Amino acid sequence: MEQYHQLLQFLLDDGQYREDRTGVGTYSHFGYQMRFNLQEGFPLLTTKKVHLKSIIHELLWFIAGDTNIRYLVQNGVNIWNEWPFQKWLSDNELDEKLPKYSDEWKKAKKEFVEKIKTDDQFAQKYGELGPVYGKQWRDFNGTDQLKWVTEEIKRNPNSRRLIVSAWNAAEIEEMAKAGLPPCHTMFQFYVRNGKLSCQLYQRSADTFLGVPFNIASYALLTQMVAQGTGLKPGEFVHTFGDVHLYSNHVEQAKELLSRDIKPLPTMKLNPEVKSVFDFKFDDFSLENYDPWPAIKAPVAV
Ligand SMILES: Nc1nc(=O)c2c([nH]1)NC[C@@H]1CN(c3ccc(C(=O)N[C@@H](CCC(=O)O)C(=O)O)cc3)CN21
Ligand SMILES: O=c1ccn([C@H]2C[C@H](O)[C@@H](COP(=O)(O)O)O2)c(=O)[nH]1
Repeated sequence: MEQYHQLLQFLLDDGQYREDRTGVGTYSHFGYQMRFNLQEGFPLLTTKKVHLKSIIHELLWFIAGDTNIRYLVQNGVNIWNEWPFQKWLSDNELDEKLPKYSDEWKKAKKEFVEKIKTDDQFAQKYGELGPVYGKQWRDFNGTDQLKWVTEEIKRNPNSRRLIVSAWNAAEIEEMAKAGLPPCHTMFQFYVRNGKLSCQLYQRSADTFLGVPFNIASYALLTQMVAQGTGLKPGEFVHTFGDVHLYSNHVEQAKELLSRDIKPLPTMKLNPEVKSVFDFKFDDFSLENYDPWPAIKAPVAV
């Protein structure tokens, strides 16, 4: 994961200070690329513990075409809660009474999440993120892109058109209402010598919190699609638009960089599964992951 350390160091050294939508402020750069050879191990950061369970559940949730946070919170995944919660606050005119990140805000968020978990109707009404990733991957104006691409990889492996796009321009405004317009905007597959590579274009990247998740998630997706198409995983290429370090993550980034990198773990998939659509949580097992402890950092909403 030297590549990730180089990116963090680069943003600390050369990132330009820039105001942003969240009001937190970032050190940012436009245009950057990293490559990971998936034959060398599973690219999960070792210099802080990354919550792989969240990554697996989130990916299964995208693949299922789900866009409601209920499945996630029921499985202990809390990374998407802030956005529907914030929308619920503003729908109920509570957003001024409960300032973001205050103790009362945190308490109300906990209660909100509990209600999503236990109250079906409430979850249907307030747990919905809008037409985000899952919707676009499986039903982009009626097209099941993920199904198409997995079939096309087998039919026509030399194709240069093996693309899935989450950026549905006509629905961006609707996505912005409760969730966020997609950050991992589109990805492309490439087949050579029996190996499947994947490149992601990420328009906006929270380097400390989001990027370790995004790398692992697309590495895993590549492994799953490879298994489903009878190929071996090749490379994951991660291309960025606005790649940034939030100003309140600088100390955490320095702490992470002071740690020695350890050998990469291995991700084993249940070999019985023959389609990307059939994986269950128990089909994944991570071996030899021995990370440094987690480092807490606030998520900018
Ligand atoms: N500002 C921001 N950064 C992001 O990375 C991000 C968003 N917003 N909005 C949408 C999704 C949600 N994602 C998130 C959100 C939170 C964490 C996070 O808090 N991670 C912690 C703990 C995770 C856990 O234990 O479940 C971490 O230490 O990695 C990570 C990714 C990625 N995306
Ligand atoms: O998978 C994800 C999702 C989101 N992010 C980060 C990138 C930005 O910091 C925010 C989104 O804010 P915008 O103003 O819409 O760009 O979330 C990420 O890194 N990875």
